[in-house]
Amino acid sequence: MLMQDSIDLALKMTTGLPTKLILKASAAHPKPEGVTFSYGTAGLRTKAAVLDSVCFRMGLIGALRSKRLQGKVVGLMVTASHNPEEDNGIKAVDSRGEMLEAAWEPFCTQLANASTDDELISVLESIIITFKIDLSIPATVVYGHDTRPSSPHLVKALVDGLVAFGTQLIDAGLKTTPQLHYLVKAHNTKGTPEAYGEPSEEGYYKKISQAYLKLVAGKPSLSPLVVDCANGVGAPALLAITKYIAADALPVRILRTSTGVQGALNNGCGADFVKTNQRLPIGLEKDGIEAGDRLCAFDGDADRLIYFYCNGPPSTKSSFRLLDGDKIASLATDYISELVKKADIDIKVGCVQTAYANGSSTKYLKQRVPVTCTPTGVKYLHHAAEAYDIGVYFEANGHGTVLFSPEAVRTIKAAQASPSSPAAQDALEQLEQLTELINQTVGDAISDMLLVEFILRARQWGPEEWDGAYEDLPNKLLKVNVKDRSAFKTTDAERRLTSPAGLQEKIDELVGKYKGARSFVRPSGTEDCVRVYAETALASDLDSLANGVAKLVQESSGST
Ligand SMILES: CC(=O)N[C@H]1[C@@H](OP(=O)(O)O)O[C@H](CO)[C@@H](O)[C@@H]1O
Ligand SMILES: [Mg+2]
Repeated sequence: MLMQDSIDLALKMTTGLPTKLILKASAAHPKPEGVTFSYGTAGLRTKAAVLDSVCFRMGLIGALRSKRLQGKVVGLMVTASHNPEEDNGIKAVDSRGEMLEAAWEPFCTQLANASTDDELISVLESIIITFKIDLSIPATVVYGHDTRPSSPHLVKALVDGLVAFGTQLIDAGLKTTPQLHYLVKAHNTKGTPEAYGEPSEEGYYKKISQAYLKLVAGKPSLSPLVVDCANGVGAPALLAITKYIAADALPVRILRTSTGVQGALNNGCGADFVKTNQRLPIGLEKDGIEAGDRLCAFDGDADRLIYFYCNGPPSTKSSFRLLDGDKIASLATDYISELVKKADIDIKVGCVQTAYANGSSTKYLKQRVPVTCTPTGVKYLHHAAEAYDIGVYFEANGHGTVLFSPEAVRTIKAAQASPSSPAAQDALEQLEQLTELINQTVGDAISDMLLVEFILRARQWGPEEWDGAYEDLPNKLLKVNVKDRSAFKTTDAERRLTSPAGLQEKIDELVGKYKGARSFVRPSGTEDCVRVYAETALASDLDSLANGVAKLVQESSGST
């Protein structure tokens, strides 16, 4: 295109930009000085006190993204998940209910950091031109928030951003992150053959509870499950779904439900606390927990799930046993791949993990299905899982789901017309219900919990039998504070460093000294640190390897 032509086109595209309205609204949401924001693995996340301008600007992004997608509904969720209560954050949900397209992330970062009116407008213009956005298309955005005290204020800021573009608003109110993803997909598929469910919170409960009830029908009940809701939004959501599922179908004791209590959120409880500290939530042993009880925990926005139990007195630290995302992936993959065999259909099941997956889980899974390793961050796992007919993906921290390709769904439905045997018919019915039970937009603590409960019930397994699938290798995750984490660059799904020069060779040399060991280093996408992961065959080697690698990182970078 000639230079003049492209200038003319750019002018034409941006003439509809409501500059005055945007700047007037923006004046009420000034960017704090001296803060740099970054749209990372989980959107923009930091101290709530500095997020007002970010939320306003993400409102502008939401409107533009909806216009770019021909007016389809997109989502904005205000949450900081498992972070401390004083933090908050915002993430965007694309029209199929998945994470925001990665190409938009750098623009979110630029817009959040624009420090003058001119810069703000110029970033908006570059978004409009880059993505060829027709501003005359009306936008619709659905937005929700978690239980943080700062959330309602931040929602007001994002609404101001949406209104500046004349966006049609759908206020979803208090929601779990996966409920918001569900709503986006349900709105966009309403009235189509792919209708995902009614676009309402009730629609969400109905869809998954009906599938669960069909799946567990006729299968003997298990002992009650104890759920730690992290004092977050998972508590009201779980309470709500128990109204749709009778107690004999889901015997459950719901704990850590103090959503309104200041300082309670994620404090000494929740999935992240349990996974990182490899221990019971604080004080849980006083809640009448007994050895062998089946326990699980959600994170603050209920998109992660971790199971655990004690194989001895709960007061003894050594009795704690973790059933993390890897164990959930293994349970689900094993069960689903067996179902596919019984159903006698040509469907390829695969599993996706990250480098943080315990080596024993990868070995267990590889004996059953193909396994892919991706970089950290759900968006990578999600996309890789789409390559399989049925793709199970979980991060070790408990974030994950199962994806059924449209082709797999068609094959399952078609085979139901003429199943090869009664056993095949039963397996096909189960597979069909699983496509309804599982929230395929994103990891969902409630839906994943019902999946686990169903499989355990079908197998009549307690936590010990599930845990018996394989023994985790001893492992450790350390944080190292460095001057500049961007100096750490990785390759091979983050399993090897390419920079700082020479560091990987030193790590290799050290790892080689320990039996059956593995270690890798990568910069965090959500915190200002470098993470060191170490795994060894012998528990006695673990600290020495993890600390040794951390020391190498410090020496190579000049720690803070
Ligand atoms: C080791 C680890 O647990 N990393 C987490 C963490 O990412 P980092 O990039 O490691 O900070 O937060 C992400 C978002 O919640 C989550 O997807 C990921 O698994
Ligand atoms: Mg979360």
